[in-house]
Amino acid sequence: MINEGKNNSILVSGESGAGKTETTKMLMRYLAHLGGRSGVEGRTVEQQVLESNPVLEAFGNAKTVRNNNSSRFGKFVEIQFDKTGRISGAAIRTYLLERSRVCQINTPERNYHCFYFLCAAPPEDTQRYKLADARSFHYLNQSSCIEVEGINDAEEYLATRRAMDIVGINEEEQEAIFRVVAAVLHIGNINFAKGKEVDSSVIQDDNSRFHLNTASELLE
Ligand SMILES: Nc1ncnc2c1ncn2[C@@H]1O[C@H](COP(=O)(O)OP(=O)(O)OP(=O)(O)O)[C@@H](O)[C@H]1O
Repeated sequence: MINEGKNNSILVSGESGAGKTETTKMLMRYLAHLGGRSGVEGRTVEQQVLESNPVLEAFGNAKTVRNNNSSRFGKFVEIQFDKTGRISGAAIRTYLLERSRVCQINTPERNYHCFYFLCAAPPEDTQRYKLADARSFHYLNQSSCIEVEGINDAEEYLATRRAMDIVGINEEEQEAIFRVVAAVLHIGNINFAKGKEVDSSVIQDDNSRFHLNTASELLE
């Protein structure tokens, strides 16, 4: 690339479970190593490039029949180098997240990792978002698969928070993001019953009202 002075592209394709995500991470690690500044501490561009992976995986990956960590979106990663070959910047564009997974899943698949991570967060966080065990949420308990071998949801929650820090998502923004994640879980537990008037509906019970109120508080 330096010799020819031209941009280079690498296309990683293959069926689900082929190894695209892992290969892409290796490629990014290699390029970050080549273009990184040795001995530099703190939030360097190359660290941010690498730490973007856990963030994207938390919100865009899920367990499927074929792959315990299946990316449910496409991505275009651009790494910019200066004339000397050092990384000067990066940008990631994502495509077509499988949105239907949020509302509907089947055994043995899971919803997006972030929901389980948040339910396994330290008590001060779960209390703040009024969350309980993942099994109590409709969007998660439609599938009997709650835990995945090799994924520790509690540890991954902390790792995701750390990665978000490094990538540059500040505490306030993280809070806003996880409030939305929690609100989605509460919305999934709101049930409706037939109302008195024609074609009308009412909140089914106190439990549904609790989830409705909590979701609206979280989204305020
Ligand atoms: N180079 C590798 N060495 C060891 N195991 C690997 C390697 N590449 C992939 N795997 C294994 O295969 C699994 C699936 O890989 P990966 O998530 O990269 O697939 P993918 O092609 O991105 O799938 P999807 O399209 O579902 O996201 C990994 O979780 C890992 O267990």
